[in-house]
Amino acid sequence: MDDDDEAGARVFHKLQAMQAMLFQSNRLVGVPLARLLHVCKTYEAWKLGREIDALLMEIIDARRRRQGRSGGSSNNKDLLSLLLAGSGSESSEERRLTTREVVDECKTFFFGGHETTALALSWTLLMLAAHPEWQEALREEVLAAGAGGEGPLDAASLGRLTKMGWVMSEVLRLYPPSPNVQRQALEDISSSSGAVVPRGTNMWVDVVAMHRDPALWGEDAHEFRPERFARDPVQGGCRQRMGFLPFGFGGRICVGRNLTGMEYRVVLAMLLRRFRLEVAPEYRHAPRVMLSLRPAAGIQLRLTPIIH
Ligand code: HEM
Repeated sequence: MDDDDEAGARVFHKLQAMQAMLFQSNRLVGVPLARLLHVCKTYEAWKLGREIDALLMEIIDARRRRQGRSGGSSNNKDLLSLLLAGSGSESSEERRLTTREVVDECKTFFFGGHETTALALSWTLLMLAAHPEWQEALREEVLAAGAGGEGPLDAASLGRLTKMGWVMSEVLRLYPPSPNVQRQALEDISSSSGAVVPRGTNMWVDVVAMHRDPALWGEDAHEFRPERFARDPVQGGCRQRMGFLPFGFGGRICVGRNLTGMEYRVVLAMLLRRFRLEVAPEYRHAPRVMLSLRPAAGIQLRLTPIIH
């Protein structure tokens, strides 16, 4: 683990604490005087926010120093290096990211990119343990795609994991890690039914309810049936064009969705070629919305190594 990784681990830890705190107060977003009702929580969140900023500044400064020492010719091609390449002199004519903006971008990526993929994989392991026929189908696909050996997985073998893509979409339908999408009305909006949403209104799209609505998906809406995405890979057969929104929509749609598809395939292929999964008897199903959609009682599985 290098210094960046250690500081990164501390950022994750603090962001998790921040998430728990935000969860407690998020129902009051937009409620007048709610801030005054939660003075202590607001102060704690502010303090935590400052600590997270300081840790990120540490990572950014260390990287800048390293890049300075190597005369800017660093081999590091990660996201932070790319962001830093687009930042720096704030007086330059070209629009560049300020340090403050780099810190904010880092927070968005830490927050948006970590737990979501981890949750998608966790819920998938549960679904595959509970549906051995799909577990076996994916294992066969992994082996047939040439992703079954011990060597690294390449883009070509990942591209052949079609059924795994259906399973991912079906898991994101039933257990969307981001259970709601928010928007704010920038102006009064009149709907075709005559209802008016006043300017400034905060709107929450309940993605979980929508993804499980029998009127949109049919009577089997609550069942795990990845084959619906075999017939319709984009919408899974949903009757409403905007009914499947695991990554949000429009101009703010998730920028990490392709990366997630790759991470998901790599991790799942590696696990499936090494282990058989079963649900442990002590497992208790307790999905709970805590900003993200999490298994409140954890996911207990039994893993049996596969001897090749
Ligand atoms: C299963 C995995 C993921 C899910 C379910 C997910 C879901 C979402 C959702 C619902 C949004 C809000 C979209 C909207 O408001 O319309 C979002 C935004 C975002 N996501 Fe993801 N995400 C995932 C993975 C990732 C990854 C891996 C990254 C980056 C490494 C990432 C980075 C972002 C960023 C930066 C935004 C903000 C985009 C913007 O406001 O323009 N996400 N994501």
